[in-house]
Amino acid sequence: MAPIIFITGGARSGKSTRAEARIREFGGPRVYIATSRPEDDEMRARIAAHVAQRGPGWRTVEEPLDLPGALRDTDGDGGPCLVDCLTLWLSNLMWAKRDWAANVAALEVALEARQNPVVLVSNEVGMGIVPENALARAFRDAQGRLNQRIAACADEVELVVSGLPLRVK
Ligand SMILES: Nc1nc2c(ncn2[C@@H]2O[C@H](COP(=O)(O)OP(=O)(O)OP(=O)(O)O)[C@@H](O)[C@H]2O)c(=O)[nH]1
Repeated sequence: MAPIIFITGGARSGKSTRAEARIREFGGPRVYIATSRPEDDEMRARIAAHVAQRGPGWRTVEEPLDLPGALRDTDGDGGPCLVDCLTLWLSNLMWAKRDWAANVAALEVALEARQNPVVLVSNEVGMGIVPENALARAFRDAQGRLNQRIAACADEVELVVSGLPLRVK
């Protein structure tokens, strides 16, 4: 069974940098599954910075919705895979009015079947005040549940705080 590493933390906490460091431990060609949709110039600039930081040696797959399918398609000879991030994946599913819980179940199945290591990045979004609107509260709750389920099936879990990883599993 290939290791599953789950990395969570706040916005701009250094999660992506940490995830890239963890995946380099495995060597070989790497796959990057991006769940974000570049919808404006600011996001395109962020993505360009991430691509520059990653450097060569990566195959990038952009998949905003079918993450379980992308994990299956990139397995086999694909090498270790970094998924960045589960928060935008969840947000995409909720905006598309997909059954997010069913998709999380499909993600668990895809992770259990992986032959190659996977590092998954997510966000801790529930540490501030309770959001005023119902959609934001539903998203916060879904994100918490998603994180718990992926942490439960992960071999290792790290919380990144101010650029520093804290091993929590
Ligand atoms: N579509 C696409 N998205 C990408 C690519 N590279 C990175 N991203 C996205 O960039 C996002 C992460 O960028 P940021 O918002 O700057 O990171 P952050 O989570 O706030 O900060 P850190 O905790 O420091 O990682 C992820 O959601 C990725 O999906 C790419 O090549 N294509």
